[in-house]
Amino acid sequence: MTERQNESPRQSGAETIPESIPESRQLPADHPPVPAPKLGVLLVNLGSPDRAETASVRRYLAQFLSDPRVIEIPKLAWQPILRGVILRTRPAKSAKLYASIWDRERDGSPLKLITEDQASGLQARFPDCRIDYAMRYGSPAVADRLAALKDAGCERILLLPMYPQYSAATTATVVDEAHRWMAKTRWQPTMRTAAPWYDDPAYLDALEADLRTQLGALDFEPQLLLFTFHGMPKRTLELGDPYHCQCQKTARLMAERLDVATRIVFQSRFGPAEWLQPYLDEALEGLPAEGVQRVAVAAPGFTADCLETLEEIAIQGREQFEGAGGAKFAYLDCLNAKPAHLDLLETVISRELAGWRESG
Ligand SMILES: C=CC1=C(C)c2cc3[nH]c(cc4nc(cc5[nH]c(cc1n2)c(C)c5CCC(=O)O)C(CCC(=O)O)=C4C)c(C)c3C=C
Ligand SMILES: [Fe+2]
Ligand SMILES: [Fe+2]
Repeated sequence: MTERQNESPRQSGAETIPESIPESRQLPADHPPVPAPKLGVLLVNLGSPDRAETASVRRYLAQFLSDPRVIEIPKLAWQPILRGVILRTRPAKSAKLYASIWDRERDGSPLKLITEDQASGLQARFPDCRIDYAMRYGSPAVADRLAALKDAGCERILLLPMYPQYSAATTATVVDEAHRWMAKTRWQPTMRTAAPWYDDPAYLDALEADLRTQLGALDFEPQLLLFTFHGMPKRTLELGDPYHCQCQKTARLMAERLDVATRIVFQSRFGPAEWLQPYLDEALEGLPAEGVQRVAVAAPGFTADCLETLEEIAIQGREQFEGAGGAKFAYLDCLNAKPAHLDLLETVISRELAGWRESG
C-alpha cells in the first residue's frame, strides 16, 4: 500500500480515476477505495417502533428499556420484570397509542419523520457537509448511519444528540452507542459531540418567536403557559444528572422573555419510583380548582413532536384538564422542522464545526 490518501479525491475503484488527478495521487490497482474526505453531521433522536403494531413496539421497548443508561436497576433484577411483566402488557397498549399519531401517508412515527425532515432541511444549508439522522433505538440505527457517513468519506463527524437539555438517559446513551461503533472500527473518523443548548440565546430566540406566533394564533388568551419537560427518576438528580437544572434554567429564561404567567412541570412517569415533580397530569387536574380555566402547554425539551407530546399532552392532557372543569386547552407544537428551528440548529452545527470547515 502507498501512503495514506488524505488528499486523494478518489471516489471509487482504480479504473474510475479521472484523467485530471495527478499521477502522484493515484492509487495502485489493488488498493482499497478511498473516498474524498468530507465532514459529516449525524442528528440522533430517541427512536420509535418501525410500525404501530404490538410486535414492533415490543422489539423497540425491549431495546430501549434494556439500556442501563435508561433503567438504572441491576440487570439481574430488572430483566425478569421487563421480560415477565412490562413486555407482556405495555406493547399492545403503546401500539394503540402509536396508531393514534402515526403518519400513514409516509408510514412512520412523527418523531422519525420530523427528524428526517430536519436532516434534509439542514442538508440544504450545509452543501459542504453530509447531514444524516439516526435513532438511538430502532431504525435507522446509529452504527449503520455512522458507517454510511464513513463510507461516504466523512473523516470528521459531528454527533448531534437532539436534546437541548443533557441527561444520561438521552445524550450520554447516544455518545455511548456512537463509541461502541468506534470501538469496532479500524480507521475511525474523528468525532465531536455537540454541547447541549438549553441556555443558548439562539435556542431561546427560536422558542420565543415560535411560542409568540402560536400563542397569538389561539382563539383565547391563556391564563397560564405550562412548560412541560419529559420526566426522569428523582434519584438521577441526586446522583448528579444536570437535566433537572438545565430544564429549570430553560424555563426560567423563557419565562423572563414572555408576557404570560408560566410554570414548569414534568411528564411521562414510568414505574413506581418518584420522578421529578411537579407532575404534568396532577397540575392539569388541579388548575381549574385554582381558578385557571384557560391553559396552554409547550414542551421545549422535545426537538420533535412524538408520542409523549401528541398523545400524552395534546390528547390525554386535554382530557385531564377538561375533565377537571377547565374550559380552554391548547397544546403548542414543538419546533420540529420549522425554519426557526433550522436556524437554531444551523447556529449550533456551525459553532461545533469551527476549525473543521476551514481546514477541511
Ligand atoms: C426528551 C427527553 C427524554 C428523556 C429525558 C426521557 C427519559 C426517559 N424515558 C423513559 C421511558 C419512555 N419514554 C418513551 C418515549 C419517549 N421518550 C422521549 C424522550 C425522553 N425520554 C421521547 C422523544 C419519546 C417518544 C418516542 C416516540 O416514538 O414518539 C417511552 C415509550 C413510549 C411508551 O411506551 O409509552 C418510554 C417507555 C424513561 C424510563 C426515561 C428516563 C429514565
Ligand atoms: Fe422517554
Ligand atoms: Fe436543579
